[in-house]
Amino acid sequence: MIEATGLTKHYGRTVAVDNLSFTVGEGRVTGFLGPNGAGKSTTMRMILGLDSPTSGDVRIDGQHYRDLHQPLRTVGALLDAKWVHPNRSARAHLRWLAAATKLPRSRIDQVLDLVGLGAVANKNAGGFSLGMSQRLGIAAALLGDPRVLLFDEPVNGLDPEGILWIRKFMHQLADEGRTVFVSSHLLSEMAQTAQDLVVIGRGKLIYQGTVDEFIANATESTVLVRSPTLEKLGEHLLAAGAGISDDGDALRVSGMDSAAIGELAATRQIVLHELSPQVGSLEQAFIHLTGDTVEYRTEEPALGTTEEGPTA
Ligand SMILES: Nc1ncnc2c1ncn2[C@@H]1O[C@H](COP(=O)(O)OP(=O)(O)OP(=O)(O)O)[C@@H](O)[C@H]1O
Repeated sequence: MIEATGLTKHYGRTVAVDNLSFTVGEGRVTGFLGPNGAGKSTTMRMILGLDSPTSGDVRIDGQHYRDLHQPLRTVGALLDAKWVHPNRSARAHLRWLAAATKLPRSRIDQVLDLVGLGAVANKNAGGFSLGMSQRLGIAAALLGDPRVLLFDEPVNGLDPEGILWIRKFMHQLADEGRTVFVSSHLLSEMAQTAQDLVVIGRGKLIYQGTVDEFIANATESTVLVRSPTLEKLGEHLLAAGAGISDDGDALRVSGMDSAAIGELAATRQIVLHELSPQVGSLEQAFIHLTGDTVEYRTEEPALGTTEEGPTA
């Protein structure tokens, strides 16, 4: 379990993380979502003791990272997949890491097999594709068989096969009862990978809860209906108190679920060609909730001005 309480980080005048409190539970994949610059990496670095908070606190299984006796046995992390000596083989990289962190060598072949790198264990990691490097990074994170795992943007730049593999692997880790915390700005990916979400914008917490609730709260659920007698159906729906809007050759209905619409159509003997609930996407939900917190727009100063004022 990861618990952040009032976590705050200032870099000079930049408030990277702003009074952030959240909990990441065991046995679930929790997505850490926010636009570029929202403060995800800074938060992850503070969890791992690589950066110290300006104020507030973050604990892993009740302890600060710095107080963990053998940190890699408690928490594993993939922050930068390319952090490997290019002339070292995958096995040699893990051997070096195991020796440096006093973890048993016997675990090396186990983790290489777990991530599917057994066959290329003696090849130089410098020649690895991004997908293979990610796998090696995950193998390193798993070396200490930790209960808590952190992944920073693990699917960035991966092909669909690599993305699918990471997604399944994370589910497997969570099913084993581990805490899996994974950051991403890829909203559609998180919708398929995570069960829970911690959503931040400009360093502040925007949402913590399930993916399903996030979408349901932030977007209006509608039902798309097609019928050869659309006008007649529309009149009955309005009379029954539903909201309708024209969607080309279909109607978008709000305020009534698909069961009620189907029943209404049946009692009026109206033929339906389509009746499909439209669940809002994470993208819609995110934009709706973070509309004014998005920081990734380029903000260029007006010509001839600086922060201090007009230039000479
Ligand atoms: N070492 C640093 N010194 C100064 N400012 C920093 C430093 N690290 C991060 N920041 C600033 O803190 C804010 C949050 O950055 P951070 O990298 O944590 O965001 P992020 O959500 O991980 O973004 P991305 O998805 O782009 O990696 C940004 O405004 C960034 O410029």
